[in-house]
Amino acid sequence: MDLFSKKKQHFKLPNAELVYISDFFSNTEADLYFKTIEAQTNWQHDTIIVFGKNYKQPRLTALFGDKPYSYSNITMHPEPFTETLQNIKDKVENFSERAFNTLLINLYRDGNDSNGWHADNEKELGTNPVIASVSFGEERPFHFKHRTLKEERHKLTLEHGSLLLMKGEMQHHWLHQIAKTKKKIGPRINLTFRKII
Ligand SMILES: O=C(O)CCC(=O)C(=O)O
Ligand SMILES: [Fe+2]
Repeated sequence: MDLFSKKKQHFKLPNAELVYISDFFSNTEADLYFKTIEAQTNWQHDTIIVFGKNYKQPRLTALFGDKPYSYSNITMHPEPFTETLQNIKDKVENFSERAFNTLLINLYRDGNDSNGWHADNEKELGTNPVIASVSFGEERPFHFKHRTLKEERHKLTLEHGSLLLMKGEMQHHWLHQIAKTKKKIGPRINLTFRKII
């Protein structure tokens, strides 16, 4: 069963705090944002190095802001925020009462695309970063598990137009993933707003 079922939920877990708003954007807004971002983004398909071997990332990505961002042995170079992305950022910042300067976008083309277990714990995000994650398009389950408390494993379905805030010590004590699925599903766009210090 999903951990969250109402429109707005605030969850305090051991070493993590999550806020989930299922209808942060209306369906009409979310449809328009999906189409606009899908069409206007200069999608990259990066090669990452894992244990000395080269792999194509199992999704497409793009970076916006004014600072490069490095993870999994790659450095991404940003483009300036478009008007559409700036509008989304403004609304997310207003709600979360946080300022973000970097946006990483993921395009999961179908069920074969994924994002393996990881934490957003790069040094340049600082201690206990707040990460704001907006989803458009196909719903995908977001799995998260505590690094040492083995019974702490949860799933949250990230809906079209939703906002998820990851807060507290989450990036230090928990891992998260978007798993592959054999289901025939459509594309999903995920926006993660971060603050690079
Ligand atoms: O697609 C998602 O919901 C998660 C994305 C993510 O974890 C990341 O880009 O670091
Ligand atoms: Fe992440």
